[in-house]
Amino acid sequence: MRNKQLLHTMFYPKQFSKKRHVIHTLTGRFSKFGYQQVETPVFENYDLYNDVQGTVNTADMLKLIDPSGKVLVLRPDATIPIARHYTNLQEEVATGRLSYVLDIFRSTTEERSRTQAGVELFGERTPEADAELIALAVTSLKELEIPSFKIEIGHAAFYKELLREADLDAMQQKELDQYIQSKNISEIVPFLKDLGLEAALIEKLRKIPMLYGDASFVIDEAENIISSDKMREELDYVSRVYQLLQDYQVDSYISINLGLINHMNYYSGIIFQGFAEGLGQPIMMGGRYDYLTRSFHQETPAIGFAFEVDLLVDLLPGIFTEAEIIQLRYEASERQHAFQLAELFREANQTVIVKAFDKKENRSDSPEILVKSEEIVYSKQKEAAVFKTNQELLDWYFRKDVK
Ligand SMILES: N[C@@H](Cc1c[nH]c[nH+]1)C(=O)O
Repeated sequence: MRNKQLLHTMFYPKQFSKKRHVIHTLTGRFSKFGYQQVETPVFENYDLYNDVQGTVNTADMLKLIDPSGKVLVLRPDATIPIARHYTNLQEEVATGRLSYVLDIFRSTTEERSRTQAGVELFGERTPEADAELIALAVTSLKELEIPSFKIEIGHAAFYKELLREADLDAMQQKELDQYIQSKNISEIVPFLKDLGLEAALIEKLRKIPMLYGDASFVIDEAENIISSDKMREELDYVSRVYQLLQDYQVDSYISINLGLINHMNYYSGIIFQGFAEGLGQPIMMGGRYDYLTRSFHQETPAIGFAFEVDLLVDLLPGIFTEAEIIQLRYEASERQHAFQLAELFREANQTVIVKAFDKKENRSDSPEILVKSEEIVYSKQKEAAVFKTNQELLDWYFRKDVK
């Protein structure tokens, strides 16, 4: 319910200053891990998304037509255009690490646009790369002081591998995904029985939603349903990533969820999502997508994630204390003097609003400076001080450490 108001609340300066803080903290952290920020166009050719396998549902994209009749879409995803640009510009990005803060447009969300802050790492297919990203996500949320959060790690191919044995059509698979995602165990068995699947396979699929929780428990339990070398490899991979996360000392934030499903089907390996207490939808989602760049005639392994910035803003505790605003007023003859004094304060990183003097009393909590021809008067609530020169006032103001 509160998410409905997001777009409107961002209109309030106090709320927006939280958003700026979230973006500043995230971009700072991304850059400390070596990720370089980029931007992609808001308008993309519809074909880019239509041709790429495993993307946002085309029905969910916001489309428009340019004067030449070409169909464009408002950027419905950041990973796809960044992957495409990366394939052309690799030499420019020796580290393979890119980050972004971009608005994403999809008709599935109430407000139609939301801000994502994310990273993409190209060119590495190792558990170390996966753990680096997950550790980056955890430390970002810690730095933001998001009160209570968890990262769930799954594998896009583990359950899909079992599904291959079931040979379901797209509709059936979608229905099963929903049961698994909502952990609706009571529906799964009758549904699979109706489809005529073998009892042993039903038994394995039924267990998928329960493969959730503490890493050692889930990995032990998952051993029982492994039915191919591929599943074994995938489970070992998850376990290896988890061990690395222990060395990053972020494992207390991690749960394993082998029933985790992401509807963005470009994922090919580890997938993960972040959840905050009391919020049903993920605040972060990501995963490994080693084959997406095939659509751009290359094969570069890659992994990335994106935070939902507006949700994070909503989760931040308290209201931010804004920088104090100095109200600087002047008598008519002192206009030039006042503009000059305001600039001196601004050069010292203070916020100043300048206005001609009027007789109204200063009722706000913010300080007021009145520039008169013979003196400069500083006042704040009950406090007042008088100065002869700009320098005297500045020396006093900064020594006083008004902040
Ligand atoms: N683009 C994905 C998140 C992601 C970034 N990188 C990899 N995955 C999303 O919007 O859900």
